[in-house]
Amino acid sequence: MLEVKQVYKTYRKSGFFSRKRQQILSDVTIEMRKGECLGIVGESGSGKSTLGRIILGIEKPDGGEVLYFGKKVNDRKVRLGHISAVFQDYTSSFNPHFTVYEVICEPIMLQAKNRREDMEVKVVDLLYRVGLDESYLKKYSHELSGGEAQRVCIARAISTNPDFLLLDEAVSSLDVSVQTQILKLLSQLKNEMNISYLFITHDIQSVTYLCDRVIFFNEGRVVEQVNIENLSQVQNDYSKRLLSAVIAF
Ligand SMILES: Nc1ncnc2c1ncn2[C@@H]1O[C@H](COP(=O)(O)OP(=O)(O)OP(=O)(O)O)[C@@H](O)[C@H]1O
Repeated sequence: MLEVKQVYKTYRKSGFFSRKRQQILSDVTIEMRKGECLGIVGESGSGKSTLGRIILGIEKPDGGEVLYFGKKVNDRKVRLGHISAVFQDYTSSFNPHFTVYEVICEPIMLQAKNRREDMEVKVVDLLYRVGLDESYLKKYSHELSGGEAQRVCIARAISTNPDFLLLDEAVSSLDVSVQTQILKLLSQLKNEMNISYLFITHDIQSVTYLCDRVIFFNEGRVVEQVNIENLSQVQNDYSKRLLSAVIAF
């Protein structure tokens, strides 16, 4: 379904006159099957979000390509309605002047022009799917808790019935108990809607909860990949260090 092929990315080093470039991603190759939940775990600064933005077609790689069902993700038509994302920073993920209703129906409007009454039914259905109800329709982002705001972001992300959802640190800034609720919700939606997840995080615990397979990512490179049931068999020292929070080697 998703193929990341030999992707390279550099950014210009900080400093206004700097011509030097910092290598962020090197030779990243990843394949993902339909229906799979793939975790990408790595330390802060390892390039996970950069890879996420390239997979979403928001940024271009310097080399290599990303294909979705064989077509380049740079083409908006390939992404529209099929690929969605939820990011860590739910407060800036939606316009503070928009109500929850407007936030959720924006992607649907881009895809098809539904009638307003059809739209309201659809948005209420989406709210129920993520554990909220119609009392949220007219609320603004500042009237929501972190967990509620992230539920609204998830409702928006699934509103176009995507086949693929990229979750970039989607639970990381929530309290532990709210994290568990959102992980449960994601797991439930994945089964109900048969969505494939690419779950980017630094938190190995949430990966073990949600993912079928994990890729360990260090300094912009894939260092190891393993099925979730074989986590205790990782070979790489970096992977072992990240796993030490959940497994004693
Ligand atoms: N637009 C940009 N311009 C220049 N440098 C950037 C840009 N975006 C990211 N970087 C740099 O690229 C490196 C990787 O950042 P990235 O956000 O991809 O890592 P990450 O693994 O997702 O980290 P975190 O979990 O902390 O978000 C960092 O050194 C960062 O400063």
